[in-house]
Order: sequence, then structure tokens, then C-alpha cells
Amino acid sequence: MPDLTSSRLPLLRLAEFGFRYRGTETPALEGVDLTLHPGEAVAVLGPQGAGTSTLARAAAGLLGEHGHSTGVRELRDDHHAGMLGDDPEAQLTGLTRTVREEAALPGRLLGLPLPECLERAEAGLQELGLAGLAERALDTLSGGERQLTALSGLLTLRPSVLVLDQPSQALDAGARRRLARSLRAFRDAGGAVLLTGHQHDDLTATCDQVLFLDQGRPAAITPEGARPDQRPLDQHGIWDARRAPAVQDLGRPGPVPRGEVLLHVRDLSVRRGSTPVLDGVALDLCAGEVTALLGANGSGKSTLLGALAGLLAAEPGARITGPGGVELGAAPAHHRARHLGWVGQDPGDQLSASTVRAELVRAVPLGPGGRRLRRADRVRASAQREHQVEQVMQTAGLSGLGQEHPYDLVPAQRKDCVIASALLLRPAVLLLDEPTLGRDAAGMRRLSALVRSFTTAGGAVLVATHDRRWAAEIGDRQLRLGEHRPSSGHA
Ligand SMILES: Nc1ncnc2c1ncn2[C@@H]1O[C@H](COP(=O)(O)OP(=O)(O)OP(=O)(O)O)[C@@H](O)[C@H]1O
Repeated sequence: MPDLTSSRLPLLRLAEFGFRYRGTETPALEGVDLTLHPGEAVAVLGPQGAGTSTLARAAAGLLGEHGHSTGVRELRDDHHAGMLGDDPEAQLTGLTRTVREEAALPGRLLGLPLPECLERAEAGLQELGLAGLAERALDTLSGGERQLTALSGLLTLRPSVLVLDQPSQALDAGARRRLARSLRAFRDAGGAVLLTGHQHDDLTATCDQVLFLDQGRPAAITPEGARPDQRPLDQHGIWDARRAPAVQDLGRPGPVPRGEVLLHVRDLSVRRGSTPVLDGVALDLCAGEVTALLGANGSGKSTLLGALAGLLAAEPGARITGPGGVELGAAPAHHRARHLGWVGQDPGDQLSASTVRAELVRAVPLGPGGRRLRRADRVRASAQREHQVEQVMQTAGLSGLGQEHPYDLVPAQRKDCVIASALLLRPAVLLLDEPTLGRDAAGMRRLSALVRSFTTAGGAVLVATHDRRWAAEIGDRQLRLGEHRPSSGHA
């Protein structure tokens, strides 16, 4: 990055900036003023649909051919902006095999000499705590490890302005601290940072200013250097992940005798490659309870959920018993799916239809006889299925999105689509992998309500999350994975 410290000229300036996507009538952004000087960091927060991701792309200069812009966007001569997008499934290029290759790729595409690319990649990986994973195949990484790999690649380009859309997604507290340190060093060297998203967290809290967006328009801005307090965050629909948990707000009953055990697990050990990731996990999921699954990036949360769903093989000796004592240890995944609804970390892995409605219709079997139903029964079963789909779309906040392609939805809605599919099979247990990613305050409330209504109806939920506030609010119990040794305790 060129030396910037001597100058107070802005690195990036948006003035009266507006943008309208092609084929739409309402502008996604209007009248946005934003200036980033060397050393500064600004957060732009808004509820889902407020235009924060569009603003991130505009700042990074990536909107060009997608629509029509008005006003001014100026990036200082000889400088460039780099951006990490909000879709965890689209952050890796798919062109490389290992972490080192992926981190070095952006430089190679720029035409930098290979040794320099590798040197920069090494430094980026070191800084973000990934040096030990340099040789790892990308398809073996956990969600947080993937996100940090993408960020290391971006850092090798040495941009002057870093634009990060919801960068804390999927990161544990330690990784967030490392990232905050690395952004501080980046700013001290004269760079500027723009963070966008729907949540206030440890990273947005390090910014000099917070600009709130509402329906594409600036709604408020905090005074420089002041931290936003509770009121504007609530007013603008932002989920405050740093707030102390408000357990009483959820109307959770006090300690009650545990309900029927719906999933009983003992001696569950799983290896990934040659690495032992889970070692003798024991847990009981009971009717009416939410168990929050916590642990650092790479501690094995997705591995545990995947092994319970029958998607990853457990070491011999594991005992897994489902509702009513049904033996699941040797059952294949499609058999377990009748009892255990698995919603994995990457919703894209579980979506295959071209519309949300088609995806959900496909999830429901058409009566016990399937295609062999008589015509009249089939008509009745289809109408019933339509009704079920309609209802679940409402519960999951997908009303009005039935004709959308799942990949046109934002990541949180894509996850809702997979949650809805799982609910349609009426499982006794829901296994949710990081369902809070990318949600604003209303999205978090909807998720809490959905989880609670599932347990109130007698189900059990095991949910992996890095959001400690939400874990404390929703979890009746907590199971913490760490150092490959699980420890469980009550919330
Ligand atoms: N084939 C493999 N070989 C070696 N290690 C692997 C393999 N597959 C996964 N791992 C490692 O297993 C560990 C557990 O991964 P998992 O995805 O379960 O973690 P997680 O707790 O869900 O993490 P995150 O919070 O980042 O999503 C990670 O360190 C991951 O890199």
C-alpha cells in the first residue's frame, strides 16, 4: 500500500450517491454521503434490505454494469479498494486446492511474481492465525477457517480501502480479536476500512463512526468517536450481538424436569482425515429443550451435527438412539432424516430446485403411497401439501418469496429455506448449524420464535452458534466443544 499517512485527503468519497438495479423502479441507495480518510473505519448498518451490501459493492466499485448510479464516487488516484462479500459460500474462488494457493491467487491474477505472491500469502495467513493450515485442502476447512482464508487472499492485494460485508459471520471470539488487531494495523499504516452489515459486534464497535441506512437512505450517523448506544441500534433494526443476554424476554420457563429424551448419544468419536475431531461425545437432547452448541472455529460443531445426521462416519462404538428408542447408529442419513432435521452450515449444499416453492414442495412426500395414490387421493394430498408449504413459508419468514430462485435470496433467507424444508418432514429433533448468520434484529426474533415454537410443540433443538448472546437467550443448556474435548453444562 502506498504511504498515505502524510495526507488527509480522503481515500474514498461518496457524495449524494444513489444506485438503482437494472429492471427495478425503487433505488437501492439514495443520497448517501460517506468519506473515508486514511486511518479511518466506518460501519454502515441497516436492517436486511436496507442496502448495506449494495453500498459495500458501490464503495468497492463493483456495481458498474448492474444498474444505474447517480452522484459521486471517488477513489483517490493510484489506490484501490478490496472487498470481501457477505456470502460465505461464494468467498472462495474454486480455482485452487489448498489454503496457501487460494491466499496467493489474487496476487497471481494481478500478475505479481510467484515468490512475492507466496510471501504475501504467508504473511496474511500468519496474521489471521491460519499459518498451520497452509497445506490444507480447501474442502476440509470449517466455515470460519474458510472465511479467514478468503480474507488472507484479499489482504495480499494490499488495498488502500478494505470493504468487508459482515466479516464477523462465522468467526469465533478469538478470530474476531485477531481480525480487529489486523484491521487496526491496516489503519495505522494509512488504510481505511468500511464495514457493512445487520449486526453490531466486536468489529463494528472498533469503528470511528456508524452510519445507519434505512430503505437505501442515510437515517442517522453517530458522532465521530462515539459508540452507538442501544436506542439507535434498536430503532434501526440492528441485532446487537454485544448486549447482555435478556433471558427473561423470551418467557423461558424456569428449571423444569427434563422431558423425554429424543436423542441419546454416547461415545461418539469422529476423525476428519487423520485428525481426531470429536472424542467420546455424550449428550441427551430432550423434548422441549434447546441445546446451544458452542466452541471455537474448527472445534468440531459442524462435525458433530453432520455425524448425528449420518453424513459423517463415526468411529466404531458410538451409540445413537432416536425418539422412542429407535437405533440410529447404523442407520443411513435418509433414514435418520425422518427423526433428525439437519440444516447444515452451507444452505447451498441442500438446495436444488429453481424456486423456493418448488424446493419446499419437493421436501414433502405426497402421502404414504407416493405416486401410487389414487387420483382423487392425490389431488387431496397435493392440496394438503400446498397448505403445509404455505404455512411453513409463513413460519420461516419466506412469504412472498415462493417464486424466487434460492440463490437470489440473501444467505440468511437461503438458510430459512433449508430450515423450512427440514420442518416439513416433521422431525422430532432439529440440528441447526449457525442459523444466526447475516440476520438483523427482526430476523433474530423470527428465528427465536421458530425455534421456540418447535420446542413448545415437543421437539428438541441442537444449534451451533458463535453468537453468545443468542446462545444464552435461547439455550436451555449449553454444550461446549473445545480442544477436541466436549464439556457440557446448564445454561
Ligand atoms: N478431511 C479433513 N482432514 C483434516 N481435518 C479436517 C478435515 N475435514 C475437516 N477437518 C477439520 O476438522 C475441524 C472441525 O471442523 P468443523 O467444521 O466441524 O468445525 P466447526 O466447529 O464447525 O467450525 P466453524 O465454527 O469454523 O464452522 C476443523 O479444524 C477442520 O479444519
